[in-house]
Amino acid sequence: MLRIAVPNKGSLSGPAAEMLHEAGYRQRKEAKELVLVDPDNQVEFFFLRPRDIAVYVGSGRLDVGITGRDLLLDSASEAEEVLALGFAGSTFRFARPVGAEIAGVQDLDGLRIATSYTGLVEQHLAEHGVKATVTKLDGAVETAVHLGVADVIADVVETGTSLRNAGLEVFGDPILVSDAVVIRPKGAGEDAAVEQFLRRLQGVLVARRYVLMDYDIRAGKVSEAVALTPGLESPTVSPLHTEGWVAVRSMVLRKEAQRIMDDLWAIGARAILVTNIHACRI
Ligand SMILES: Nc1ncnc2c1ncn2[C@@H]1O[C@H](COP(=O)(O)OP(=O)(O)OP(=O)(O)O)[C@@H](O)[C@H]1O
Ligand SMILES: O=P(O)(O)OC[C@H]1O[C@H](OP(=O)(O)OP(=O)(O)O)[C@H](O)[C@@H]1O
Ligand SMILES: [Mg+2]
Repeated sequence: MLRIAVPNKGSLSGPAAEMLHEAGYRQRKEAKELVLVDPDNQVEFFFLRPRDIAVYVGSGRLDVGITGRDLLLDSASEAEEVLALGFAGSTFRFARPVGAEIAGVQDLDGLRIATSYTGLVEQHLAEHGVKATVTKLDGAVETAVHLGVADVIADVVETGTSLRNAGLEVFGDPILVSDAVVIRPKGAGEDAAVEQFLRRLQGVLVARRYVLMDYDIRAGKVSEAVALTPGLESPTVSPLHTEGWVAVRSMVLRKEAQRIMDDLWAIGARAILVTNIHACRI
């Protein structure tokens, strides 16, 4: 049975459960369940703290896990990213008191930095040859500057609201761009059950990004139309009962669907229909 680590709390937990549900897996009914067996799909889910997931998977005790890229790299565990999942996106950045004269990582020599991600920060400082004092805090890191525990912080930034509320602003380049990822033990060999799990999640990613577009067009305009809707591989073109017309079916990016419909209409396509993809294997 495939053993999968899933975040039990925080920003990753809700979207991860939603994605697994869309991929056809059973999900827990209440937040206190720590282990859930899904016999129909031959998988066992372990609900763990997001920060611990890289440790469990890196140790090889669990086959695969969902966590944040920032948490994975912070842990320096023996796990590696195998698929990005496109949710829980954020950046990991330095922040200073508004207006402070600290322009980039090179200005941090001798300063005090508070963070929950000491692994990430120490590695970044070492890469830039900077020596600073890094203090680990569990959360609410923004307050550390106000209370005089640190000169700057390094933290997850999503909307920037927490920084603004604390009178802080980002500086320098982002240390990392993160989102939710699937991880496996480093160097783990081919495994049919893992491949199937990844194919299911990839199916959800495609079903979220793409829609199916159908339309009718005069045969003489097919090349022009197909250039607008090339599909992932090649669109399906079928003859219509009405002489000289064909029906085309193609996958298009959801975010481009409205513009493509306008362009198709302009070259004479009619009966343009867009439908959601419920599930797929590409
Ligand atoms: N607004 C956000 N705040 C914190 N983490 C976020 C945010 N958006 C995405 N993430 C990601 O979620 C992961 C952190 O999850 P974690 O559960 O440790 O913290 P959390 O979501 O802040 O929850 P909590 O603080 O309630 O424990 C990281 O991968 C981080 O990049
Ligand atoms: O840019 P924003 O949209 O404001 O989001 C980022 C903030 O959210 C998280 O804090 P959280 O609320 O999880 O509290 P914590 O620091 O105690 O974990 C994170 O640590 C940042 O502080
Ligand atoms: Mg948090």
